[in-house]
Amino acid sequence: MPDTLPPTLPDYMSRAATGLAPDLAAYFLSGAGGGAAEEANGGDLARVTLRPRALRDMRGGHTRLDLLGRTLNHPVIVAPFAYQTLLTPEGEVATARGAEAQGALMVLSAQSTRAMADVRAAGATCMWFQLYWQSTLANTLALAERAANAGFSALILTVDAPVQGVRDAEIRSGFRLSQCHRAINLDGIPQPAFAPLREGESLLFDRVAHVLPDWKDIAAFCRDAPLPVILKGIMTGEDARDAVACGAAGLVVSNHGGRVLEALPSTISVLPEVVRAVDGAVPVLMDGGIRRGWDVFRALALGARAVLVGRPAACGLSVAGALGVSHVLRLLRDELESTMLLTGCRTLAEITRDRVRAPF
Ligand SMILES: Cc1cc2nc3c(=O)[nH]c(=O)nc-3n(C[C@H](O)[C@H](O)[C@H](O)COP(=O)(O)O)c2cc1C
Ligand SMILES: CC(C)CC(=O)C(=O)O
Repeated sequence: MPDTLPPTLPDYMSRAATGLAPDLAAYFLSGAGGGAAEEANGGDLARVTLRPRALRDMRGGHTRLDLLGRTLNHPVIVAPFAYQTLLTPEGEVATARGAEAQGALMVLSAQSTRAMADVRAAGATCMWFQLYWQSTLANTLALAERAANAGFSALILTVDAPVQGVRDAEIRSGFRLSQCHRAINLDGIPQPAFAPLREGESLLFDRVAHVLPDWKDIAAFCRDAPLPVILKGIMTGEDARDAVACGAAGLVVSNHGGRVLEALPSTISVLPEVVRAVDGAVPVLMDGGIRRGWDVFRALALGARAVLVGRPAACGLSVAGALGVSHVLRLLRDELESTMLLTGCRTLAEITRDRVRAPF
C-alpha cells in the first residue's frame, strides 16, 4: 500500500505504468499492434467538447440510473479484465470490495483468477459475469448456469476477441501467464484441443473457426441462457441490429480497449451509429479510453446509457488494492458530478446530444 494515494486518475495510470514489472505493464496497459486503436479511443473522446448551459436550477440533481431492472448510483461500471491476481494476490476479490465501496456495478471476467463465489461474497455489486463462447452451446450454457448459481444477475458475452490480439509491446516484453494465475472458474468446461495441422492448413480457418459461434448460436444462447445476455464488442449498426434480433438484452460498444485489432476505429466514433441502429430497443453501453468524469459525460451525450472502465480499475488495483479501485471510481464519479453541475445537467437524462459538439 503506498503512503499516499495518487491524487488523480492520470497519476494512478502513470504510477501503475512505472511500478509494474515491464511484462505486466505490457499485458495490462498496451494496445494491439503499435497501439493506434487504444490511442484513438482517448484521442477521439477529446474531440467531443461540451456546450455548457449556465444558471440552471441544479437542486436535487443526481447520477442514478435504471439498468436491466436495477437502480445504480452512477453510470461507471468496472469492466471485466482477466488475471487480476497478477496485480495483487487478492485479485478480483479486492476489485469487488473496491467496487462495492462505491456502489459500482462490476463485471467479473470468465478469466478470473479467483472463484466466482468468493468474488460475489466480497462485493455484492459484482453482479454481471462475462464469458467467451466455450466451443459449443452446451459448454457455454454450462458456464452460464454456474454464474446463475453463484448469484450473478446478467451475462456479458464478449464477441470481439475470438482470438487473442497481437500486442507488440507484450510480445517484446516476453509476457507469459504462469499456472498460478489460471482461469479457475473454467475448470471442468472442456477446452478445444486441435488436431495437428496438415501441410497447407490454416490454424485459424481450419481449426479455430470450427469452434466459433455465429448469429444462430448467439440466438440459441440468448434463448436458453438462465440470465439476460448482453453482447460486448459491437462496433457497427448492422451487428447491433442482428444482436437485438437475436434477443440480446443490451450491447456494449467496445473494441476491447484497443487490445485486439489495431485498425479498429475508436468506440466513441461508432457509438452514434450503434445507438441509431438500436433505436432504444435495448440499452447501449460503451467502453474504451474513459479516463475522466467528463469522458463519461461525452459518452452519455452520444447515447451510451453507462460506461465501463478497464485499465483505470486495473491501475487502481495495482497501486492500492481495493482502496485504489474504490478511489479511482470515486474520482470518476466526482468528476462526472462536477461536469454535470458545470454544464447544467441535473440528471443523466439531461445529458443529451445537444450538450456536446462532436465530429461523429
Ligand atoms: C488487461 C485486460 C484484460 C482484459 N480482459 C478481458 C476479459 O477477460 N474479457 C473481456 O470481455 N474484456 C476484457 N478486457 C477488455 C475490457 O473489458 C474493456 O473492454 C477495456 O479494458 C475498456 O477499455 P479501457 O481499458 O480503455 O477502459 C480486458 C482489458 C484489459 C486491459
Ligand atoms: C484471456 C484473454 C482472452 C483475456 C482478454 O480478453 C484480454 O486479455 O484482453
